[in-house]
Amino acid sequence: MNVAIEDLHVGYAGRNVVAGVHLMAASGEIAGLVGPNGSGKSTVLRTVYRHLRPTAGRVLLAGTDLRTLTPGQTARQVAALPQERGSDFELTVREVVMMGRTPYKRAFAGDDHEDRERVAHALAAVGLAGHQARRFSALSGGERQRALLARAFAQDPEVLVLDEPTNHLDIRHQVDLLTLLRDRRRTTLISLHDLNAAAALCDRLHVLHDGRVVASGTPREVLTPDLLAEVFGVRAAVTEHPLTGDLLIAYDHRAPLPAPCG
Ligand SMILES: Nc1ncnc2c1ncn2[C@@H]1O[C@H](COP(=O)(O)OP(=O)(O)OP(=O)(O)O)[C@@H](O)[C@H]1O
Repeated sequence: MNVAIEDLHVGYAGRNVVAGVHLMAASGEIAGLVGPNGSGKSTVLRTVYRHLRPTAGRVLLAGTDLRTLTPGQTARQVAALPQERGSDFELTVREVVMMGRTPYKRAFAGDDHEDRERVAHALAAVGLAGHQARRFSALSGGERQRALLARAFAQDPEVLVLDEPTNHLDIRHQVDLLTLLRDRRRTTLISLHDLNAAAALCDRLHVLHDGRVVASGTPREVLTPDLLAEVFGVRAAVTEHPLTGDLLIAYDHRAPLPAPCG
């Protein structure tokens, strides 16, 4: 299922912070949103999982305007790992992950065999099988993150929307997560701050700057030293990873460039 974002305008309290964004994730494609803090990545993603309503423009799922779908229809097609991640669930890990099955249940229906199977698989996939009876609120930041990711997998969506999913994860769990997303490939919109991870994972990248897409293409097309300087304000060499052949950005951590130009 493809996702098309057309001329999207969206904002908060009457102020648009995203203006005229066009981007597309083809069916099965992993599309990355990258850009500096405040560039509008989360805001764009929030319109795809319907946390925010566009002020103009539209989001299409396989050609259907999201606004014509019921919340239940949307939830069977789109699962999100949002940035606003609850920490106050007085539920067990298993109960949180089971919430991912809600869109498939009739009102007041219990968990069936398929629900239990999918939840068990999702917990195992994120390495939390042994933690399912723990209270969600007692988990560490990274464990919570993985539980919420399991909830998104349990939802068995056509489209995954992940807002900085590697936040809080140690490097091994970051690598595990990227591997999982590659292995369980489905149409994915993902925001990432780690541009090397984005280059290793994403088929295409969309660079946001001040609420607009300023570059789109493969990681190699997009992540050039000039773009890194202009958009992110850093000096960097772009080279090749000696083990994987992926694009590798080596930042100059000693000297920032003058403030990036708008
Ligand atoms: N709930 C909100 N209310 C008001 N303004 C907001 C809200 N959320 C974000 N903004 C503003 O909208 C703009 C875009 O923010 P957004 O969170 O989409 O950027 P981002 O690229 O995801 O940033 P980051 O990399 O820091 O997560 C920023 O100026 C931000 O201050």
